[in-house]
Amino acid sequence: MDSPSSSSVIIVGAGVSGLSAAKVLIENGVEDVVILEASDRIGGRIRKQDFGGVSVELGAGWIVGVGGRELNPVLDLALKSNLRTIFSDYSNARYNIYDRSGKIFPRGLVEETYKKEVESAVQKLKKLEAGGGDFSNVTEPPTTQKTPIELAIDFTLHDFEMPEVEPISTFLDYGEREFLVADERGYEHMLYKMAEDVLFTSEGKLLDSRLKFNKVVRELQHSRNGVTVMTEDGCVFQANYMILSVSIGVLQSNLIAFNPPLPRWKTEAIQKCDVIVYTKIFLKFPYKFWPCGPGQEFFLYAHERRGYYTFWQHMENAYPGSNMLVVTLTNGESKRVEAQSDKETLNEAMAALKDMFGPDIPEATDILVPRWWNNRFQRGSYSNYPMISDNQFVHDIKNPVGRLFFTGEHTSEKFSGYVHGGHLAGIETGKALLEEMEKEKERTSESENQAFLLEPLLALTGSLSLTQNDAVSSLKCDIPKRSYLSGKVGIAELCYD
Ligand SMILES: Cc1cc2nc3c(=O)[nH]c(=O)nc-3n(C[C@H](O)[C@H](O)[C@H](O)COP(=O)(O)OP(=O)(O)OC[C@H]3O[C@@H](n4cnc5c(N)ncnc54)[C@H](O)[C@@H]3O)c2cc1C
Repeated sequence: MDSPSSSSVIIVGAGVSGLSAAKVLIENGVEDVVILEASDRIGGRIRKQDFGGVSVELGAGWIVGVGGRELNPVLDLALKSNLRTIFSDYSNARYNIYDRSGKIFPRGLVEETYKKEVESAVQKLKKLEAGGGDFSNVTEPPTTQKTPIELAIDFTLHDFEMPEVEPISTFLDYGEREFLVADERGYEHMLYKMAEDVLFTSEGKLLDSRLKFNKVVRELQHSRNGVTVMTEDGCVFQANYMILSVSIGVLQSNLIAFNPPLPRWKTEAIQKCDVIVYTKIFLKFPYKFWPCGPGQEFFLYAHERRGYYTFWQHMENAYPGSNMLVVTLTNGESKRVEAQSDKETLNEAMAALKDMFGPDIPEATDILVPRWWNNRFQRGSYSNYPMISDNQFVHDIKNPVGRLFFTGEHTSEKFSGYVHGGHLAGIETGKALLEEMEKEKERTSESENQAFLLEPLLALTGSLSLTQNDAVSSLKCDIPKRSYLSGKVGIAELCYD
């Protein structure tokens, strides 16, 4: 059995939002924080893996929103941690659309189709707004009636680009450019550097005992007095407050049982939020056979099935000589390839490449297929707010339930879906909790003062064999039975092996 630790706040999840919340708390004097992370690493959906001789980003790859009127806080962190990034421009992708016989579509046709698709998206949004978000009045040609080039552009506009709902707050606030992270230490290096400010590190490793890995939270009891958490390995943690930073996909799954169950307003908001699955498949080749000139980093494959190996990127700009391609799949296609063997996926991807570049291209020597949907600690890649989200939905998704505070990219009103959304949400939640703790402190000291004033009365009632609580409740004063804040009663941790 571990010795009990004394803490005020449990943070579930050590992704960007959980770590950002921890930083705010610790920097403001709440040092007795415990971070429970289900996996054996920090970063969550910011995750690198060594593959084909370089470091590839399975999750977030871009710093989105650069060059605008405000500095993107994630770019700020990246600069401070010396992260290597390169400017990446996928707006050219539409001029490199291949048909199934390897021909590139002419510019004129591309421009015309692009304009049509953008107009149709705008019309759809307007109709939705007019109908209060009701999809039933919005008629659109089914994707089966679209041509392969229309499908490729439609995919790029809707699936590849934006998790945010219009208007794109990221672009308005931080700018329209995007930087690709191309650093052997991974995007996650930025998080290590950020965590280092408040957590103990040694030789580049986070060794702080407040950060606990392989702690899968399975049950969560909460009341007006505090929270108790049970983890899969039989540990029990208690605290005054909790910040839950798990993804929207995890909240929609049954990984964590809430006792008592979450109120209806909260569960309805959670279920209303869409989860996007976004998969980057990496392919390693013995040599490159694709064009690598200016404006050719991205190319599209126009197939009659929407989203079928549509969006491709070569890695020569990020890692020259890596001989690597990345193809992005989403939603239904992502789930489909997650369910099949990597060999089958490799065959499909090779067939698409042979359509574009001919039968003589070399076979890929390796493939990497991340499985975000089947990862029970993620259940998807990022949130996608309903097309028309009212203020109520936005508040419900992030508002606390008693002592349970919610954070994560999905709680960011303006930047949901992004790393900067997660980072800013963590900061906001940390600050909201600090405020609540301050209020509770005031309430507690007021109650203590009242109790002090009542002492002479208690002495009297003592002779009548009444308890303090009886005496107080008979006077209709609300004195908490147990104060978690005063005297750092905090977390107790018990593990049963
Ligand atoms: C493939 C992909 C591509 C992306 N591309 C970009 C991009 O280019 N640019 C961009 O800005 N954003 C991108 N994103 C989104 C970005 O990665 C996320 O918005 C952000 O990292 C989310 O951070 P978070 O802290 O909210 O959640 P997470 O990173 O998911 O952190 C939550 C943590 O909770 C842990 N956890 C889950 N369940 C439990 C449990 N029961 N007990 C204990 N711990 C638990 C998880 O292991 C995880 O570490 C991408 C995401 C994916 C998956």
